[in-house]
Amino acid sequence: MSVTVRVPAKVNVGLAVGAARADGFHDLANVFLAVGLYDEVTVAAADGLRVTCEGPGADQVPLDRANLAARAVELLGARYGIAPDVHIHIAKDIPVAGGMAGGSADGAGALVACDALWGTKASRGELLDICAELGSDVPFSLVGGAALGTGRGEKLEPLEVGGTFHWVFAVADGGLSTPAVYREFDRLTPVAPAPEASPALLDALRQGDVDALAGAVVNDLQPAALSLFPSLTEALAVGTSAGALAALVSGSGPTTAFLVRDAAAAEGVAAALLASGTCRAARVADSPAPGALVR
Ligand SMILES: C[C@@](CO)(OP(=O)(O)O)[C@H](O)COP(=O)(O)OP(=O)(O)OC[C@H]1O[C@@H](n2ccc(N)nc2=O)[C@H](O)[C@@H]1O
Ligand SMILES: Nc1ncnc2c1ncn2[C@@H]1O[C@H](COP(=O)(O)OP(=O)(O)O)[C@@H](O)[C@H]1O
Repeated sequence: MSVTVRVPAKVNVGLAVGAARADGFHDLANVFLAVGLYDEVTVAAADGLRVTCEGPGADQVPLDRANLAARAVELLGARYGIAPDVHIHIAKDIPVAGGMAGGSADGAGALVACDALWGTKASRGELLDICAELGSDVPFSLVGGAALGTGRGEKLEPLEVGGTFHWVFAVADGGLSTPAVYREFDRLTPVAPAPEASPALLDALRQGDVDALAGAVVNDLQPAALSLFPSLTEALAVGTSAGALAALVSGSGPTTAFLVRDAAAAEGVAAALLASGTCRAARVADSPAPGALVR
């Protein structure tokens, strides 16, 4: 018997970053939006814990206990006294190390998949606790939709979204390390005010108003990502010239995200980005998308 779970990527439509805390993390007001690019995580009983991965960037995904999916299975097993003898297979479609929370998606997916495989029936609260232990973004991968993440991003409050938003994602050649981008943020921002989600942004999401959302998106990590990966500036300019309503770095990058009016506009922006040679791939996706779901 095997269980497969599909889990979405995310874009941060509002990422307000405060000063570094004593534990090294930063307090955030992180407005997450799940987008329809998915990894699929399949688990099946095996002789020991094993991870395999296929798809774009699979060669950069760790197959040992550093993989967030393997760690998720170990944490659930430890809680219920079950040996984590499971083969985890990840079919990757979320860009690796791209600021779209692919590793977090696989952690949340493996957790939901093993809960179903083992019949542990963990409560939503228990699953969210394990997710928070795995990483700041993992709880959001579980719930999907849209949410405001506070604390280090793990404390979630669901947000209402009044329509469908269309996106293009330009996948850069290479990755960025999340800790390195936060370090660069600290260097560039000697005094960071307490982070707050903008009321205009939350209202734009609630109304499903793409023009208002385009005017309200904000990513405090963008200057740091551009400082470490300057060529992203060109991709942002190409997408804007091709008609994107807003262009921003996705989370810690280096994927860039382009908000567009509709599916036809998405095709035009994607074609312009590809033709410009400023990205390795251009992906079109809608939001919001559901969280981790057994297929
Ligand atoms: C920046 C964001 C935006 O959603 O995601 P990505 O764009 O990388 O996907 C997140 O804050 C990334 O969350 P996640 O990737 O889960 O981070 P974690 O594993 O918890 O932490 C990795 C490292 O990032 C830094 N970190 C993370 C979260 C946070 N609130 N403050 C931090 O300073 C710390 O250096 C930490 O050691
Ligand atoms: N299942 C996984 N998929 C991708 N990367 C993973 C996974 N588990 C651990 N990692 C590690 O996490 C790093 C960040 O990857 P990822 O989550 O894709 O990007 P980001 O944090 O930028 O959203 C990778 O470079 C890799 O070393």
